[in-house]
Amino acid sequence: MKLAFSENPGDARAIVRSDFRGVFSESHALTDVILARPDFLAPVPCCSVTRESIRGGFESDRGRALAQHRALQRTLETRGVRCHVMPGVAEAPDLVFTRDAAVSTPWGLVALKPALPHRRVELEYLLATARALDAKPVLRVVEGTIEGGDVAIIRPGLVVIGVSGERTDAKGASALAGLFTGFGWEALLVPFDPHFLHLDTIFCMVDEHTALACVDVLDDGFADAMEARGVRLLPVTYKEARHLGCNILSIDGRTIVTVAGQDRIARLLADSGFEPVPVDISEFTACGGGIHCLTMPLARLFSPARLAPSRADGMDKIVA
Ligand SMILES: NC(=[NH2+])NCCC[C@H](N)C(=O)O
Repeated sequence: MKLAFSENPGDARAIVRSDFRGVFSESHALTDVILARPDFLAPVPCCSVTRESIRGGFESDRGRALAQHRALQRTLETRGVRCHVMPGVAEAPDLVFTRDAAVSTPWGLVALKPALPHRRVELEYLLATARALDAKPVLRVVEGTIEGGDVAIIRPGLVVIGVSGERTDAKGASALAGLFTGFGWEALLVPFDPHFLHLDTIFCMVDEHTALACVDVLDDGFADAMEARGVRLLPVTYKEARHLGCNILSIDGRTIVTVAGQDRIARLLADSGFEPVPVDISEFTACGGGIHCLTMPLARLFSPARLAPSRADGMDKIVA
């Protein structure tokens, strides 16, 4: 059995830095985010959306990708979010989708275990960036596979992990779930078809009680479980989800960065009391990722309740 922390209960407290707040939900006020410059962005035929783009003759335009990425950065910065931008890496054409290699939790940064080789190499670059920001990874998933696009921290006490069996499998999902349940949280594992790549293409939190959701393709049991926990689902169509319309970033539970061109979704959000801020990211949606995938929240504001020590199967403690 692999433990997250040693048997010594003091350990868990020791690795939680008092000045590092981490991320307790998808929608508390975002203060710090990691982005990766699209210096080497290229369409890799490893997901359905990118394969369709390639079939249609799509090729990345580096100049346009850089300009769109800078505009996304400006959008965040003008709303008070500190953007930590890492340079691109030639061997990692999907590195711009910083969401996937690691996840910030209430207990610090957790290194995930991407399924594909060209995505797994991203991990060390992302962790090096985080370490330089003094956000040292505290745990690493060592069993199965798991990618950050499948992790949704709904609110303190409730996490959802998507399990398509391809990017995130049952072992990887249980390893991460164990971290949360060890602290007394509820962790729901939601199965979905690998066609959709990551859960965040069909389900994304807007605030603690509202999500955009492609209900037609989501597991019925999951939709019911969300409603039962007081999460209202704003319906997104399959076509909208395929163009990454569901894949948004909640800056603070009110201001929501959305994909430009998804006008119905922007209206739906506005009618529900949110402020949509559309950004043109066509170079990235063609490569299978949207706003949520392009952003890796390092810290969001929240006053944590007292943290208790825990352990989790399938994870190793990282000695930074
Ligand atoms: N969190 C996400 N949905 N990330 C999208 C990643 C897209 C990337 N082309 C891949 O297939 O891995």
